[in-house]
Amino acid sequence: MSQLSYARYGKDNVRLYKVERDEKSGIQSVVEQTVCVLLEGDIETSYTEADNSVIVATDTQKQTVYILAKQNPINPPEQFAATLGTHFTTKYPHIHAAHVKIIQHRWTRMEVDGKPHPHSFFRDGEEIRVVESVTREGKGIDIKSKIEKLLVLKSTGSAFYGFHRDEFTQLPETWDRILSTEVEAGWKWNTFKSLSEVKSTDFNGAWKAARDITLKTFAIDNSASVQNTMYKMCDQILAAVPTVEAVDYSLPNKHYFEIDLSWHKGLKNTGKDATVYAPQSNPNGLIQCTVTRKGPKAKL
Ligand SMILES: O=c1[nH]c(=O)c2[nH]c(=O)[nH]c2[nH]1
Repeated sequence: MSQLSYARYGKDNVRLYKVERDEKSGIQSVVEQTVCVLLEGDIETSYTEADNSVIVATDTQKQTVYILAKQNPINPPEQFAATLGTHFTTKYPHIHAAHVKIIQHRWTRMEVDGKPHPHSFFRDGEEIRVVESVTREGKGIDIKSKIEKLLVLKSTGSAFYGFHRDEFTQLPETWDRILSTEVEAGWKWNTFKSLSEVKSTDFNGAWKAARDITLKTFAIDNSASVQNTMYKMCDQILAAVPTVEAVDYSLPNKHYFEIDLSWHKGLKNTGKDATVYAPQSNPNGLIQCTVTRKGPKAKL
């Protein structure tokens, strides 16, 4: 009558904190993550026949996250995700794939009297670093690294004109507008054959390069559109990190509307005179793209 078509299960929202103490210098470093593990394999009978013998309990999965965090580096998060995925797919013969997602939260070292403080940190914004990995038995490790929730704004240096016009079009062209977005950027790595290949990859360097490219391009590009600016970001990340096969961005266009105040004593607040704007919560534009290396033409 019915059949199980797909199943995976695991523990989500495993919160993790690890400190490294350098006894000599007294400098401590901290990492905080939220981990999700989901396992796939020969687990069908647990759903269809109440056979719990095939279930590696989600509590066991959580304990494993803590134990492997104690025994291995958790930074870079890509490496820890692959360490976890490799563990689950090798330890349990009936588990054939492990999906591990890690959100790394920001703890930025404080500066006190102009000097980096040895053990105090602050949350400098809601930006997060995200890793989505799938380890498949005998098939290697797929990893996507991401920047999310990075809020940026430029008060000039952005235009939008020359777009298609018809009887549905009301938007005026503009040669100078505010541009603001919350960056979601991802870069998908070539499939890794093994954990040791993962361990020899500079994920932190790639993350820094992608973040620097995103911020610098946003700032200095004389933007013709969100579409064009984000393509320039993708192109540079592909050039900077040779073992990345695809880069994608998802950028909301967070609109700031001019307010006509001429009704009040002829106040000038439009065009070149605009200084007070109304930030909009919704609706917002949403512009997305994926860019890969040149090859057979991608289907759009
Ligand atoms: O950069 C932009 N891209 C669009 O597709 C678009 N559409 C719109 O109304 N404003 C903008 N801005």
